Amino acid sequence: MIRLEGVTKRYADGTVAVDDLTLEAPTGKITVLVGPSGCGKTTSLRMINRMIEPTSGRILIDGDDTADLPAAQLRRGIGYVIQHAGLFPHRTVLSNVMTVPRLRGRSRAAARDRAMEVLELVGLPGDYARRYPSQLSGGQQQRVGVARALAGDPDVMLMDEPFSAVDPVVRESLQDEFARLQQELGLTIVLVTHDIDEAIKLGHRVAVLRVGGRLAQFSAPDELLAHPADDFVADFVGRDRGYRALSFVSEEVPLHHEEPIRLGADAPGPGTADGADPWRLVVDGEDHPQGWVHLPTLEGGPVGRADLQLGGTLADRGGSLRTLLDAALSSPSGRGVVVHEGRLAGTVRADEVVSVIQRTGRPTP
Ligand SMILES: Nc1ncnc2c1ncn2[C@@H]1O[C@H](COP(=O)(O)OP(=O)(O)OP(=O)(O)O)[C@@H](O)[C@H]1O
Repeated sequence: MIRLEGVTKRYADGTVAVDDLTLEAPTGKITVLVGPSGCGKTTSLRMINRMIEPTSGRILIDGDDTADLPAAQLRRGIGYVIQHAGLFPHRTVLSNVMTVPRLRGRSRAAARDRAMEVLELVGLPGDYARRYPSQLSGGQQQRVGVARALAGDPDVMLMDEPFSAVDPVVRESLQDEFARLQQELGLTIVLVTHDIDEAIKLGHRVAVLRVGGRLAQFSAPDELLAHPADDFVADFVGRDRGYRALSFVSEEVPLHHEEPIRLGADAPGPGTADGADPWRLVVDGEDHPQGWVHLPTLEGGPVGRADLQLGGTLADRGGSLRTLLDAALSSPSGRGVVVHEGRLAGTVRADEVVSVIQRTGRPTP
């Protein structure tokens, strides 16, 4: 656990960047520092590995005061990942990643093995190792940055805006992979971002800072959405927080059994639609949903991909109410498709999800 106790940083020109900050970042979890530009996020992060020395207060890692350790020794146990990855441009990916285990005293061979292992772990196997950073996409460079930090087997990782330099689609998938990796490896992470959605998605605990480096709220993300401490936090968290809070609520919602049509099977005529409902779900040979067909507009013959209407998101059985509601709202038929291990489990309607929300009375924005 990392504990900041009444930590203040006053720069030489008198700027108070962080003001009496107290918080605990639990072991094996992601703690996010979030807030507007200039609120002291980076300063707080860098005080943990003593790239910046606090003016007053203490920082403890697993009970040990970091001020009592030589800074170089402290940093060897702490991985550090920054925006744009901060790779050495004239060294290959492999050489970049090997620097950290080499600094920790591993032999060349052991450092190389470890580097290859972590590159694999972040999804950059084999050939990437020989490339130079300029031969990689922004997202791949960020992965190398994460691999380099992991290669030192750190107890703690500090990450400063690690995903903000990549485009939104790549960012989403990097975040997902990173969340999985963190859980798998049980890493203790402090992550800085100005993006509240990223904070809510990745953080087990989220510290919202206000300009002047004061802590506005320190909570689990669902609590932050449901009970913002004041107007500043409510504003910062955003207007659709009630809807976003549904991400944290999983409730049993009864599923309807759908009789799907198999891709390639003959389309039933319009008259055979169930009641007045013109929509039928199409699955492949293994029950993976493929899309919807609108019976009245089918021309007969086998149902092909060209007949499909896509556009609905899939929800996992047992997933959050937000994913179920989104599946229902985004489906052309009004029925959200629910899957279990990728196979059709049933469908759900938006009004049914909403009644569950009303019945359970959660969340309370
Ligand atoms: N070396 C320095 N000397 C004086 N003031 C500084 C110094 N470094 C940072 N500051 C000031 O301290 C405050 C906090 O800066 P910091 O970089 O920690 O904020 P931040 O929340 O990370 O900002 P951003 O999101 O814009 O990166 C700012 O007002 C900044 O101008």
